[in-house]
Amino acid sequence: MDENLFFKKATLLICSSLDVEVALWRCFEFIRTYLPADAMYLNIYEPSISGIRYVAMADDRGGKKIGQSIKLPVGLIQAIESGRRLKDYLIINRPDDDPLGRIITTELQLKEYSFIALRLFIEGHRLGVIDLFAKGHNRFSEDHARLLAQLREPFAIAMANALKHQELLDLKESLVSDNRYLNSELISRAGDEVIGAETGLKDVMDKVIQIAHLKTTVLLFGETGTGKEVIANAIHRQSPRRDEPFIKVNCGAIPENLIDSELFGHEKGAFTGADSQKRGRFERANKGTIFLDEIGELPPWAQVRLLRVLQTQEIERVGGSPPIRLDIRVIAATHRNLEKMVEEGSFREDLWFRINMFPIFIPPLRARPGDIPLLASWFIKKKSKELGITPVPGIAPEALSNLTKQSWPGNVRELENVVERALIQHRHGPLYFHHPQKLSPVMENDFSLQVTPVPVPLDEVIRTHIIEALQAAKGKINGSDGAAAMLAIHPNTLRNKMKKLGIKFGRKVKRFSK
Ligand SMILES: Nc1ncnc2c1ncn2[C@@H]1O[C@H](COP(=O)(O)OP(=O)(O)OP(=O)(O)O)[C@@H](O)[C@H]1O
Repeated sequence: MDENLFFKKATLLICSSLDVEVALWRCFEFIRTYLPADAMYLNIYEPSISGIRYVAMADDRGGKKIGQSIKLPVGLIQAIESGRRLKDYLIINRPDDDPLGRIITTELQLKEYSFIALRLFIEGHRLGVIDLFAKGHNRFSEDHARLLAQLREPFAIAMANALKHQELLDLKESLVSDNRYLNSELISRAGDEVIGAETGLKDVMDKVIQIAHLKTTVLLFGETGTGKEVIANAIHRQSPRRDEPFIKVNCGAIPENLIDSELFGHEKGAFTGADSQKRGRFERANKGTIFLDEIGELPPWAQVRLLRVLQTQEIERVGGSPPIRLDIRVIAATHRNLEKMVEEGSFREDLWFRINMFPIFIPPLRARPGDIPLLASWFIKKKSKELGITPVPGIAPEALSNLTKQSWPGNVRELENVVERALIQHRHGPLYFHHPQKLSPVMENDFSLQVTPVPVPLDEVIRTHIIEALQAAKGKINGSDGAAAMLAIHPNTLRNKMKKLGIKFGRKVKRFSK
């Protein structure tokens, strides 16, 4: 027999597939023309279970993946873990006379078989063992074992590659499922329900139904906190893309030097700190919807980049990836008057045309007072659940109708905050809604009677402090004379805090008009 030819042919077969069970089966088919062979198994050492796990097997019916674990005797485990050099192969011709042989043939239900166990190492680490079985006792000789042992290295390399490949596939699968979960989380965070869909937001929802199933770009505009994200989410959920990602980008909250990499991703080493490749939000939104919130906050150079992506439907990661083709539905939102910004030259006209294909105006809460009791009741239920308050507290007489008399400059978000505060302060009810803003005489009259002397909530103190800084800065946020510098925080942090606390203030707001 030509051993070189045997080695060459077997090696080619062993390395012929990245699927471990296929490689194992092809090799088994070849080997059985030279050696007694009725089945071949691959196991890997699993320290976590103090034993081994069979991952694949082959016999004359083909190869298949398996997952059978076997605990090994303590003595053998100690030998493996101490790194003591065990023989490269073992011949077990009468398994019943050998402790290890007995365990293995019993577990695999190959009681009347002989076998050779060939240990595989890769770079000095124990990878696993190939077990070649033949029916009957005393089937294997030293010559058989030496011939099989010639294949140790190709087996080890091929099996290591196949196992790594399998690991990657498993990882990919778990990433896909994580992704699905996170996307569904994103969607539910934005709120699944549109309260007022049949009342104050009826016109809005009619438009949503009209446009949802198309790929048309939608522009949502309206004051801050009116529910633009809720509507963007509703469009996505009613579109054919509902099972694909819904990715939100708050264009005003990304530091300028990170906009490119956040939106379009980067290659490893593209800049200092880019120590791995990263997919940008656009790439993550592929096949789904991207929600570009606060689009008016994008600096001019980023507007140019965005326009190009919208036109070509292609992105390139920072650091030079080949163009990546995307299929994305774009929903943009702004609380600013983009038309006016175009006139003033701070927003590109071509980008404005591109995103203004189907504008939807979200009316402020004061223009739909009928929705206020609906929203308040809904928030009471939702927040009680979140805060673990049971039973859901009742509402003081007149408290709901008093809410409808407020002006709500922070819109639904402000109402949400007021409800949450009321729940924290009066968790057993009845609920009074203490409105911290003294914006109108109506408010002062209504709430001065209901306020119980409790310590001022921290948010309220922060809120007042921010408003004072904004007043001192004449509404300016950025720059050395802006409110952010006065408060010694980043302008984006200030904007986020203003958003969270429902503070509608500043030069932008004065510019907003329907
Ligand atoms: N119609 C609605 N039904 C239920 N919840 C709503 C509705 N409108 C707004 N909300 C809730 O109010 C809060 C603010 O809404 P959202 O974030 O959608 O406003 P926005 O207009 O996108 O704000 P901004 O302009 O500041 O980004 C969210 O918690 C949202 O779930």
